[in-house]
Amino acid sequence: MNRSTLIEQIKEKKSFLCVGLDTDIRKIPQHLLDLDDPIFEFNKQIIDATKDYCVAYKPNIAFYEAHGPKGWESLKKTIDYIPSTHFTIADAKRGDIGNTSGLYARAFFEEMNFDSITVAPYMGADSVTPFLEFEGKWVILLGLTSNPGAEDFQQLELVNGNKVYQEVISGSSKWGTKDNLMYVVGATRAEALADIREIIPDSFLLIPGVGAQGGSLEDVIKYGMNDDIGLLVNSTRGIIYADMSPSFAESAANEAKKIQQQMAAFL
Ligand SMILES: O=C(O)c1cc(=O)[nH]c(=O)n1[C@@H]1O[C@H](COP(=O)(O)O)[C@@H](O)[C@H]1O
Repeated sequence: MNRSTLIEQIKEKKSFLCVGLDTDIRKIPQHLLDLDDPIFEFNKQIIDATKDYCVAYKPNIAFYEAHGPKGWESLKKTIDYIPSTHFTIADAKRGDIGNTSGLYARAFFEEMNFDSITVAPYMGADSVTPFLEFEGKWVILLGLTSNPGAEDFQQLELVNGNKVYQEVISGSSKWGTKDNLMYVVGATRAEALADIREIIPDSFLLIPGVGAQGGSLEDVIKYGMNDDIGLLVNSTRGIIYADMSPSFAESAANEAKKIQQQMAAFL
């Protein structure tokens, strides 16, 4: 999906919500476990219930890989089921030497047909650019992450006065364009968003960490929104595990709708 279609979808749905599909077999309602593919059945019901309130879905690949070939099958069925109106993110956090990155890109963009993939920047330009060679596909580069470990390296100050994450964002922004490169910034780091917007005013940002991790949607909007909206805000556990009863999908829809209504007030 290209940038203008994504923006159109956001304006039409009055939402920039991304629903995470971190589907954990140990957490899904018991009655689904008797079905042939419980993970896919759960995702299908979540997608049906939430698709009017969100513009993107982000399966975290770990939750599928953990089940071996069957998990990959559940993932493929899920990605094929997501309506083409919705932006898809393979949350795989990949990145390796160039020829290997190229094969990761083929796996997620051609074999699985995702619109985008999360990529770790640590190995530098030649580990990221192979993902940028696919027409109409996106890299979502880890900028400043939501987890406590973001303090360990990302926030360290360099001799030029920049923090590591600022250097990563400004350096990498030359590898792609606002049409094929987005950044992850944790909602728990909203205080850094104004600075980040100075470096990349036009790029889309994927913001995880509202809901279960406690980030504030209001702060994300206040410091992170740009003229094209420029935000995809992800919530996973707060939506998909809102309720473990047989009516889990209805509860997920209610949670997604609540967030969508908060977003609509700013669109
Ligand atoms: O790349 C990500 O999506 C990501 C980056 C980050 O900094 N923090 C983060 O939580 N995530 C992912 O976003 C999702 C957050 O899930 P919830 O905390 O349940 O909303 C998980 O799939 C995480 O792997």
